[in-house]
Amino acid sequence: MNDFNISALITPREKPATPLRVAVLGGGSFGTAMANLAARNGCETCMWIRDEKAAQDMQQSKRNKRYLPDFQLEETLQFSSKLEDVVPNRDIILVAIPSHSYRDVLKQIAPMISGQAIVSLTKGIEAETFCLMSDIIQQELPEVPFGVLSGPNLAKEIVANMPAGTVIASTSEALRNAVQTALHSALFRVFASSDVHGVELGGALKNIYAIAMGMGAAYNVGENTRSMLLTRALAEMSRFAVTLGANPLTFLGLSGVGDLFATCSSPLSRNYQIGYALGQGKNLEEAIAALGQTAEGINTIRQVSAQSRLLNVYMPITNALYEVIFEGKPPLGIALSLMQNGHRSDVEFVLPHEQV
Ligand SMILES: NC(=O)C1=CN([C@@H]2O[C@H](COP(=O)(O)OP(=O)(O)OC[C@H]3O[C@@H](n4cnc5c(N)ncnc54)[C@H](OP(=O)(O)O)[C@@H]3O)[C@@H](O)[C@H]2O)C=CC1
Ligand SMILES: O=C(CO)COP(=O)(O)O
Repeated sequence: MNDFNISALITPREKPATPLRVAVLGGGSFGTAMANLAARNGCETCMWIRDEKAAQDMQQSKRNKRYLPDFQLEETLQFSSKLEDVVPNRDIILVAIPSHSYRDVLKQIAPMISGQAIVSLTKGIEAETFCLMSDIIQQELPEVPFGVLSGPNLAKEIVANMPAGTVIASTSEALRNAVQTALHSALFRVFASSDVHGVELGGALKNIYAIAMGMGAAYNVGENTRSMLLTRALAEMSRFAVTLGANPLTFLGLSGVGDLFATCSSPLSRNYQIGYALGQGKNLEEAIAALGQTAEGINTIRQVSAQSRLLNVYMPITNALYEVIFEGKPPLGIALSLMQNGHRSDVEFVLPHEQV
C-alpha cells in the first residue's frame, strides 16, 4: 500500500473555468453521496432538502446527520430547502427522490425548468402506473433532455471513498458527457449507455432479489444456493426487461449483474436488510419501521408481480416473494416449490425454453 496515495485521488479538482452547475433534489444517502462527488469535482453544487431545519443544519455543519452521520462533506457543497434557490440556472438536476414522491417533486419544479437536463438516481417503479422514473420525466417535463444513473453504488461506500463505477444512460451524448464531467473521478468511474430502460430496470428489479437474498442469509443458505438464486434472478430480470424493450446485453454490465451482485451481497443494502428482518420472523411493518429509510423493493415486488401476470412473463422468484410477503405463505414451502419448477433453459437467449 506504500505507493498508493488515496488523498491524491480525493483531493478536490481545481475549479474549471466555467464549472458545471449541479442541483441534487433529495437529502437522503445517495443524493448526498452524488452531490459530494460533484462538489469535489469543482461543480457548483446545491442540494434541495425539504426540511428547512435540516437544510440549515447541513449548510452550517456540512454533515448529513440523519442519513450519513459519520462523514464530513465538501466545504463547497450548498444546501437549501427552497426549490426556487436550487433549480433555476443549473446545467444538470440529479433527482434522488423515492419513487412514491418522484412525480410530485417534478410537478413542483416544472415551472422552473428552462435549459436544465434531468438525471434520475432513483431505482424504483411508480405504484399503480408502472412508470419508470424516465417515463415520469418525459410525461411531466416533455422536451427536457434526460438520463438515468444506475450501478453498484452503495452510498456509504462511496462517501467512504471506496472505488466504484456506475452507468449514465441517455440517448443524448452531450448529457452523458456532462454527467461524466460532473461525477467521474479516480474513485468513481462513470460508464456510458444508450439503453435507458435497460439500465433503469436493472436498478429497480435487483431490489426484489436483494430482499430474497437477505431472507436467504437469515436462513443461512449455502453458497451454491446463493449463486443459483443470483443467477436465476439475472435470468428473470433480463427476461422481464427484454419484454419491455430493453437490450439483454445491458444486464451483463454494471447496472445489471454489477448492481445485482453488490446489493444481493451487502448488509449495507436496505432491501437486503428488509429481507433479512423478514427471514428472522419480523412482519413487514416491523421491518420497514426498523429500517427508517427507503427500500424500493417492496413496492417493486408488488408492481412487477402484477405486471408479469399481465404480460405473461415467467417470474417465479418475484411471484414467490409476493406470496410470502403479501399473502403470508410459508417461506420454506414456497422455496421448495420453486425447486420443483421443472426443466428450464439455463440461458434462454442461447437455448429458448420451448426447445428444452
Ligand atoms: N442509498 C443508496 O445506497 C442508493 C440509493 N439509490 C436510490 O436513490 C433513491 C433515493 O435513495 P436515498 O437517497 O438512499 O434515500 P433515503 O431513504 O436515504 O432518503 C430519501 C430522501 O428523500 C426525501 N424525500 C422523501 N419524500 C420526499 C418528498 N415527498 N419530497 C421531498 N423529499 C422527499 C427524504 O426526505 P426526509 O428525510 O425529509 O424524509 C430523504 O431526504 C432511491 O430510489 C434508491 O433506490 C440508488 C443507489 C444507491
Ligand atoms: O441500489 C443500491 C446499491 O446500488 C442501494 O440499494 P438499497 O436501496 O437496497 O440500499
